[in-house]
Amino acid sequence: MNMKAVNSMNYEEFIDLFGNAVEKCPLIAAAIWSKRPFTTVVDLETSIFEFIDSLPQTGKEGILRCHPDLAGRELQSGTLTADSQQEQGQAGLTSLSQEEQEKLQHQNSRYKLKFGFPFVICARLNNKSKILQELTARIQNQPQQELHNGIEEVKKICHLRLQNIHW
Ligand SMILES: NC(=O)N[C@H]1NC(=O)NC1=O
Repeated sequence: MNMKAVNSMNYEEFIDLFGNAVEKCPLIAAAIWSKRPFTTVVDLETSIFEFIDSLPQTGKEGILRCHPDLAGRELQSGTLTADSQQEQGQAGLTSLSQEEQEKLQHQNSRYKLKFGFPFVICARLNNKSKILQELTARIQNQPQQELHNGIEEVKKICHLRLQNIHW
């Protein structure tokens, strides 16, 4: 990535490029624009992660709540973001059997009911059976642990999205 070009962007351009580095949270790109200049992509990524870590619990929960369910309503209706569509496709979630889909949706609902935010996992680093396995295991955790786990997955998703940006 050409950091000189990134550093000379106005905030509109910057938000256009990095606004979905964290799913449906352009506020994060808008906030860290103030941290320019960035020396490397890793430096930019560090600013994003520090911003996320600085949020109160409600803010972190809010970030998780901006994520679509895996194999959920938005996937069925074709309204996922391009990033999420690609990630869910790579994990095999766009070609589930009826039974697999029902199982995932059932567990997703149970998870949301227990924690008040959706189950988030970096789909590109997993496949459909691993995702279901993790969901079944993580549903047993305490809320604080799951908030932490979800946010760590958001960071992995963000890392891969930043690697994927070319313009
Ligand atoms: N719920 C959830 O994990 N969603 C996300 N995971 C991922 O890799 N892309 C997403 O949109």
